[in-house]
Amino acid sequence: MKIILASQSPRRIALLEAFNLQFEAEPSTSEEVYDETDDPKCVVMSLAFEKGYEIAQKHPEDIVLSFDTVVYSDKILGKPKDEEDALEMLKALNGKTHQVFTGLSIIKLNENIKITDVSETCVTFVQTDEATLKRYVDTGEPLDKAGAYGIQGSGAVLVDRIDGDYYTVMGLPLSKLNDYLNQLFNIQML
Ligand SMILES: Cc1cn([C@H]2C[C@H](O)[C@@H](COP(=O)(O)OP(=O)(O)OP(=O)(O)O)O2)c(=O)[nH]c1=O
Repeated sequence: MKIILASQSPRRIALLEAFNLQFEAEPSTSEEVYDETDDPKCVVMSLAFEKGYEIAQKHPEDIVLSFDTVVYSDKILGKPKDEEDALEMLKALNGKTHQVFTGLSIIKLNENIKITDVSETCVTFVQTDEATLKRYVDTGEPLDKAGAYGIQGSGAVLVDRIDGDYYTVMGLPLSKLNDYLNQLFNIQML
């Protein structure tokens, strides 16, 4: 029995590598289709499940972990399409509080284990000027991240405070994952 992380995200891989868990990463090819007005909790749970289920069908005896993250501020903000879109997202978040939702899925098909859950963290941005947001977009960091920022990178400068799990914002709720691995398989990350 192996643990498979159904992800191509270098951040998720690096986060899990810090723990006492042997795993392999195998990205899913499932398309992330949703409407920006959909319920964000449902979206991240179903996208996380779809990513994991695709990989689990190929590896029914293994534990497959998968995640999906969106930012929510009146509507769902996924990864920006381009730099202009990134700037629009950052302007919408500027000086306000938004929510970050990360869906988590744990599947082991041969035991009919199919768990999906969601973790939510509120993030409050400082108020800054458009020139600063543009310079941040020019770093390239926002382009592959939901909501067009990375709290773990230079995007940290935009964050005034958070309420909830930091790792949910980064895209992998570590303590929730540890709880499930513990309960379901008696696996401890520490
Ligand atoms: C808000 C925020 C998002 N993100 C990232 C986490 C996710 O990688 C990304 C949201 O995209 P996702 O679609 O959740 O994941 P992904 O496509 O990068 O990887 P996977 O193969 O697992 O599907 O945004 C940060 O790294 N930091 C942050 O502060």
